[in-house]
Amino acid sequence: MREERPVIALDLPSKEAIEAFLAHFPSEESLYVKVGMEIFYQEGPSIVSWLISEGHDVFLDLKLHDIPNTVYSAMKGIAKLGVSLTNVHAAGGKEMMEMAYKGLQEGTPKGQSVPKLIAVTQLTSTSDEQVKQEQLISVGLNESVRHYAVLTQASGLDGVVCSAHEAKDIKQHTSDDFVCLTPGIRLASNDVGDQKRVMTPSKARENGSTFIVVGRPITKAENPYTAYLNIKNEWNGENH
Ligand SMILES: O=C(O)c1cc(=O)[nH]c(=O)n1[C@@H]1O[C@H](COP(=O)(O)O)[C@@H](O)[C@H]1O
Repeated sequence: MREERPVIALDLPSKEAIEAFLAHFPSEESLYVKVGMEIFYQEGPSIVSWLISEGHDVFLDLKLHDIPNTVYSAMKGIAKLGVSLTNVHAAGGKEMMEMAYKGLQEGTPKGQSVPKLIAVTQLTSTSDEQVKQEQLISVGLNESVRHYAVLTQASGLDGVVCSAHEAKDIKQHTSDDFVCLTPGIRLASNDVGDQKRVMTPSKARENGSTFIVVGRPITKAENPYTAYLNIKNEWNGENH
């Protein structure tokens, strides 16, 4: 099912910076936020419990990619944090993804729901040229993304991280309820930055994205709440 709230990437350097950022939002507004490497490696797991206690849903984006046993043990720990969604790299392979899922299931405390688990296919900062020249994947980006998506589904995970450009094709090769979480979202007026495969919220919706992830267009905006609402409205087809 499509998540109506854009997931806000809290790529900020400290808890204080996040507090200052969230002060722009009405206090009763429950957000879907992403805790990524930048803030997690500064503040540790307490940042996750604090955001949850403030009434927000958390996507913990640590993109695990290691040997199956290490990822299994790490996921057992992540399962205790109460996050709604977390991820691994599909390039870690089927056995690693299966062990990640097993770790999450075994680690989730009784009575709590198991977080959704998704796998990164090809990062949205990667181009077709890089896939061919740097990763030596001669079939190119689209086929590589599709292959990783099918492998992810075969490993029992809930979905993938991809760009909105690939979401429609992925759903055709997996299933309608397979999660496609798509970062690299920009309004037509926004800077692209280091992203290569970008799309607007309305096009992402048309293409079948389940979640959109947005960082700098909101965190660096003069008025973050207005920026958030503009993106949210476009994503929900409310101003088109
Ligand atoms: O897993 C992710 O969230 C992710 C995967 C991907 O392929 N591309 C990608 O940009 N992301 C994350 O999505 C966010 C995008 O941020 P902005 O480019 O500032 O909107 C960052 O926090 C990235 O770490």
